[in-house]
Amino acid sequence: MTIVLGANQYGKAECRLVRIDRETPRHRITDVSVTSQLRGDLDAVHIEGDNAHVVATDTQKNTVYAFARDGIGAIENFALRLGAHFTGNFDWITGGRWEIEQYQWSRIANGEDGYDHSFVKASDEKRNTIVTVDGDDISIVSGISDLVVLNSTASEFWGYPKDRYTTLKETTDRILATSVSARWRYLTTELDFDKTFDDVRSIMLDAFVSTHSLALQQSLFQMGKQVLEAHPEIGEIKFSMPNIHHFLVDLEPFGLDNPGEVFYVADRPYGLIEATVERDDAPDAGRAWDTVPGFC
Ligand SMILES: O=c1[nH]c(=O)c2[nH]c(=O)[nH]c2[nH]1
Repeated sequence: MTIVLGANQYGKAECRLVRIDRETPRHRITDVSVTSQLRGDLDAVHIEGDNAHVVATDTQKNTVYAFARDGIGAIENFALRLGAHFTGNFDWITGGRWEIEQYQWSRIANGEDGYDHSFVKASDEKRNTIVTVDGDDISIVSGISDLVVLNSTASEFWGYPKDRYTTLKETTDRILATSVSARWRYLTTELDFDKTFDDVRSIMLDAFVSTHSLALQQSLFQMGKQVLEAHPEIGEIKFSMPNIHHFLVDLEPFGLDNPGEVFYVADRPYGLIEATVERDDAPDAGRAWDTVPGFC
């Protein structure tokens, strides 16, 4: 029996970086966390401690900051630039993984347009991407997380099997709330990623609003279906959506009715609904999803 080295990658995780575009007095802010990881002929360092092929994680971090000097643009394009740089400049680096999470800022309100150089953290919502390079193969999986939405009606849940452990009452009017995490795989590297992201987000929101929901699963599927129908450049989309339960408070002990007005929000446990919505003729995903945690 011989012990051999298996899959490996290494790099600098979570290089937090804020860039201000200040060509005009109306500044723009880009706030990201970038993780760079390289793959290739790296046996010698693992087996013998020979660092000849090790592009230091410190160098990777510096490259991220230096590249930001030329602008960031869409996070997908920034990740693609980093990938091309490392695989193009070091023969033995044959691939890697570049993950970027972007935090949202909006302008502090001032009339219609907001202030030029003053910002407020918009929400916990994040945009993200993972670009994976393997030789000539490039995959881009982008997404959104912590998009918290709520319908205060137009949601029902009934018709489920009952057994001796079932206590849940059927309902034809409940609150439906969730925190959407979604990731989708692009079938091309040539795209206006900012515009596409905005559109995917808005389609998901529209579908959540317009689906009279008999189950969170049904809302999820509609969100994915409508994204894929509008965007042929997306192969599949995966969702992870907790059901943020809102339970009606029993006000009877106080001699009060509660016609769907006062709720307590349960922290945990929570239902967790996950699914992939895909087109049946999408090109094979290969290893695109291998290092995307938290989705089925
Ligand atoms: O939308 C829902 N889907 C379920 O699978 C489920 N299960 C449950 O108890 N409540 C709900 N709600």
